[in-house]
Amino acid sequence: MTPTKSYAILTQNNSKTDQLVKDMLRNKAIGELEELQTLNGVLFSRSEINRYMDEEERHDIKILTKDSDQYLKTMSSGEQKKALLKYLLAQDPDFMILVNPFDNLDVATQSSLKEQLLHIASKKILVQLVSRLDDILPNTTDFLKLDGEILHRYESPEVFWKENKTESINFNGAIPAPLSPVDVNLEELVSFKKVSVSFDGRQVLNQIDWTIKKGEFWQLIGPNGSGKSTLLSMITGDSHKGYGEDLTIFGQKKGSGESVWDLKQKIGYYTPAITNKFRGYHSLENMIISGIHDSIGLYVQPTDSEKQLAGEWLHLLDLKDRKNDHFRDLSVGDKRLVMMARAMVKHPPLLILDEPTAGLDDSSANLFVALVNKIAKESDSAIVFVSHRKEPQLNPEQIFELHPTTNGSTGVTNNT
Ligand SMILES: Nc1ncnc2c1ncn2[C@@H]1O[C@H](COP(=O)(O)OP(=O)(O)OP(=O)(O)O)[C@@H](O)[C@H]1O
Repeated sequence: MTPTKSYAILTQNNSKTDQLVKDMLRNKAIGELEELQTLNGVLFSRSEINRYMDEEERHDIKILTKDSDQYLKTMSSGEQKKALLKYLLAQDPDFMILVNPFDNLDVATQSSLKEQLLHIASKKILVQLVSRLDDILPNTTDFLKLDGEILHRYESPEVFWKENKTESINFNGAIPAPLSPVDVNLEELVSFKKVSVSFDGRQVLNQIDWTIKKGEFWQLIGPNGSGKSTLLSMITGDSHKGYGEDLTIFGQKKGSGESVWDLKQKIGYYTPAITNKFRGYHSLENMIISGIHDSIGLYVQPTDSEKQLAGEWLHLLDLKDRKNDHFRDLSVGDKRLVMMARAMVKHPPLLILDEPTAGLDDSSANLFVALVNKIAKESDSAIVFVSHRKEPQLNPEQIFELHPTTNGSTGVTNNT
């Protein structure tokens, strides 16, 4: 065995990644990866973390976090990945499959994980399955691409890099106007004034001051565990934290009897995990119309003007010919564009996008970011785009950054 090999397999939205991972772990013969057939492999991926999280919850035990007081579920993404890596290394595998290992990680955690992986690569074979070119480790020796279920090997790194450059983007027309705009007669949509939050006596957010005004375009960044999800869940009504603090959302003091339903009416929320709720046979047209009604399926006959509006969005995304196709049959990238149209169809006063490009390949991520920029420019919705990754094409007006301290994170506003 030559333990210095490191493979990078570029995946696209049509790639049958799960099947390839299964085949490698079961030592099936794979033409381009013969060397792995007799070796013992483990999997480092988000889906493995989710699997362990489910198991921990179902049996009320700790598997990955035996040495910690915290359950995997309450840990930040970075903490979860560290716990999984430690657990896998203890099994002393011959090779390790890494599926988009840097997704959902902040820049500092990405670079410490990168260093750790490069160290591991001197002793073990790494097989990286990555959808973003930037994530490929510098020690990579063999370059491949997974097109559907076909694994294609490149004769040299140069040919690989040359062939996989991304293209530029065009949309068909302007962002469609809503049928009946959600009216909020307010300049300030959200206002945190010296808001602090603790969990089990440990302070996570420290004296946060943040105001989101009508039509503003924000990026929210901060390292893993700095409290980004905690902040968002207070805005969306998914957390009771913030009661008794000076926190006002759409003109109402948090904890003053505001209705979660009312909040949800005014907020478009998108995170990739939401896509999993739509496993049934929904047409693309119905998916977009269901955004007007905030429902998962469509329970009433859509009106002609609703159909017309859905058609305009699908035209914009170049999916008009597929309006009757099932959402479940779309590529991952197209699914996200449709979900974005669904979140935006009413032009909510506030649109929250939580790590929306995680797991997308470069060209789909660029397309998604271009759509967000276009929405910011052409609508009155305020946008909060949460991401760790520097999206090179994203054009936010302001960045709200969380800085962890021993007393919880403080927040700083930067103009871009
Ligand atoms: N229900 C909870 N119980 C205990 N601790 C919690 C709970 N929810 C969050 N935390 C802790 O609060 C801190 C902030 O978590 P949060 O998920 O808001 O961070 P984040 O910035 O969104 O992280 P990531 O980028 O990794 O998703 C973390 O240390 C986390 O472990």
